[in-house]
Amino acid sequence: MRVVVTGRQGQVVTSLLERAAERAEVIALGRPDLDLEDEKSVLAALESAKGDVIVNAAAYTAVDKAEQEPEKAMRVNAAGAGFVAAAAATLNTPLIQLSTDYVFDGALTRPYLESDATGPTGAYGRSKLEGEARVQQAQPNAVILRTAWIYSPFGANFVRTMLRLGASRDEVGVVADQLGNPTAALDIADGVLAIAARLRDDPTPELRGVFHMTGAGEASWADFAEAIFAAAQRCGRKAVRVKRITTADYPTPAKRPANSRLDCGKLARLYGVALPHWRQSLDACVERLLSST
Ligand SMILES: NC(=O)C1=CN([C@@H]2O[C@H](COP(=O)(O)OP(=O)(O)OC[C@H]3O[C@@H](n4cnc5c(N)ncnc54)[C@H](OP(=O)(O)O)[C@@H]3O)[C@@H](O)[C@H]2O)C=CC1
Ligand SMILES: Cc1cn([C@H]2C[C@H](O)[C@@H](COP(=O)(O)OP(=O)(O)O[C@H]3O[C@@H](C)C(=O)[C@@H](O)[C@H]3O)O2)c(=O)[nH]c1=O
Ligand SMILES: [Mg+2]
Repeated sequence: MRVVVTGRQGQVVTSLLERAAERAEVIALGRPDLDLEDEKSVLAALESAKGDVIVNAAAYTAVDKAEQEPEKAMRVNAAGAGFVAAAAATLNTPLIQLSTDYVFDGALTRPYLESDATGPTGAYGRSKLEGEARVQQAQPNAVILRTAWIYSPFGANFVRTMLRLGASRDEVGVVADQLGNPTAALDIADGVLAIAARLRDDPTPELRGVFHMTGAGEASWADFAEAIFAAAQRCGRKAVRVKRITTADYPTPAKRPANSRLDCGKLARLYGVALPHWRQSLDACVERLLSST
């Protein structure tokens, strides 16, 4: 199977390249060859790459910065996703579009289902939700895969931020009133490759549409930080305390959902895909990061 993915250095792209092994050939397309802000480059690059399945993993992911440049976030995450979907339709190739828990407002007190109403609270979430709509319009042969709180040994993510802050402090204040599902990018790669193989071979309509896919288990950002520092201590780093604070104590330009836990039951039922518990994958990630420094 030939899987063509947008972006070159992102967490999910890098993980797909690493996890492909014998299962798939992964071809990563990034700027300047494929620029989501340039429709012609998207079609030309995807056409020459000739994938069995296309994965749109490139995105504008700077949640706070998006509040200052919402038009740019829209161009990349909404219009750009639409260009990828239109190209996928033209090339008659199934598409997997990565999306986010930040499409929800976080007011529910249970994990979100695919059928729950969306209501993004920030510019990033709005741009990703519009991207979902553009994909569904242009390419019905698509899976919109909403995931969350991605971490990995690669790129920018909360685990690397905490390890950096912890190196120079004894205590870090982290919000304890936002709940979600930490998800390892390497686990996402395994899930995406399984879904891609099925999409290529199985035309069943029920396999298309919106699906939630996160690591098993839930956490607040403070719980997640505590687990990161515990894992780091097992690797020989000094102890770092987490001060459990509230969202009001940690003002940010973008408002984030208080509860963005995703119910992943639909993916388990229809695809038989369920990701490992975040704690299990976190230990492997921290060990890998700290043994290489
Ligand atoms: N990070 C997270 O916590 C979450 C992310 N998601 C979604 O999952 C997907 C993957 O996220 P993740 O791997 O963390 O993302 P990263 O931020 O790690 O990487 C984003 C990638 O997008 C590329 N990119 C940005 N703008 C453009 C553009 N105009 N044209 C082409 N490529 C571009 C970047 O390229 P370059 O390397 O050249 O900068 C980079 O490779 C995204 O769709 C994201 O919205 C969903 C939930 C959580
Ligand atoms: C660095 C830091 C953050 N925080 C808080 C701020 C915020 O509420 C929460 C997470 O902060 P971050 O900015 O790392 O995470 P954020 O950029 O909001 O992460 C999101 O990225 C996008 C791309 C997604 O799609 C989401 O699923 C989610 O992963 O932790 C603290 O409380 N203390 C700290 O020291
Ligand atoms: Mg961030």
